[in-house]
Amino acid sequence: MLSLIIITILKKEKIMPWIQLKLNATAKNAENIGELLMENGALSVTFTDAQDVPIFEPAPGETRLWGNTDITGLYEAETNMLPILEQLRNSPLLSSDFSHKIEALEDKDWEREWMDKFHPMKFGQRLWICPSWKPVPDENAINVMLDPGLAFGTGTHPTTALCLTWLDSLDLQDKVVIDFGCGSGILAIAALKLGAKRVIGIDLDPQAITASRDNAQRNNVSDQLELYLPADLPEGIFADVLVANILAGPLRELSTNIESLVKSNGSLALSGILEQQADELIEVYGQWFTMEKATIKEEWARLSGIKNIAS
Ligand SMILES: C[S@@+](CC[C@H](N)C(=O)[O-])C[C@H]1O[C@@H](n2cnc3c(N)ncnc32)[C@H](O)[C@@H]1O
Repeated sequence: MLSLIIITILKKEKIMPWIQLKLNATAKNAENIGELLMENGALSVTFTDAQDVPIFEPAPGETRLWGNTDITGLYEAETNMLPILEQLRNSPLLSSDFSHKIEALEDKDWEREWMDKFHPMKFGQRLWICPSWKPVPDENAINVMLDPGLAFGTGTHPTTALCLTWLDSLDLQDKVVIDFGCGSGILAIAALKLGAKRVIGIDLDPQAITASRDNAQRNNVSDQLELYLPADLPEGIFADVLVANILAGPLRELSTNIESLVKSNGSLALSGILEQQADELIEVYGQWFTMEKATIKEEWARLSGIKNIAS
């Protein structure tokens, strides 16, 4: 009898346990709005390409972060959404009549929902990215076992895929590699598994540092992976290979910093760049690197180049 009562209570509590708040964003404000949602109690925030279901159109000349971006904050059903909407309305990040949708979701473990959709994927000739909770398709391949946790980087985004394919195409044996904006650590760990002797992962998000550390352990490469917040990066680190999958804006701002971390004749790959932003970044990095033509996947570009030998 008692257990029946408990079951009833549990069932009652389980009705509509999640609320989803969905907004549209621009390249300028997306990350800051995501942070605002987290500060206001969101259990998770995801950015998705919303090309098929735009909530509002970009202003002329405005770029979207991931094409046309939806930002989705996930809340427990008991959360009072009114103060959160009020906060957003008062925020300079959004106009006061911003578009949004609030939906009640069915009862599922939404935070881990993507896990079912994440399958082993092959990049280039040798490299597989495998969810750490699923069996590997080929024991003899180079397998990176990954759980991205709350950080970006599963290999499903075209920019990550472009960087993984580039890393697979290089001879990384005994090389020093920097992964600028390491997220889940996917590129850093792939570089180690492809033969690099030392990799330095840098990210301004502490959750990315945690996810990268956990994934390095999963892959038995913790000893070779050093992880730093940008402010803590020691001086005197120079890379044979640097990969940075951030966004065009930070890549432009960080260009002198990134350039100074690459050895003469070292290799560079940049992604997180929309196709139409590629020429501008080729010009910026062309000051120090011999840049190749952009490689495009969907609407995203990867740029690569070799650092000129200082005269
Ligand atoms: C698009 S994700 C890439 C993650 C992973 N490297 C991949 O390729 O999938 C970009 C990462 O760069 C980090 N990031 C953005 N701006 C940064 C900056 N100025 N310095 C360091 N990390 C930055 C973000 O926190 C995020 O983890």
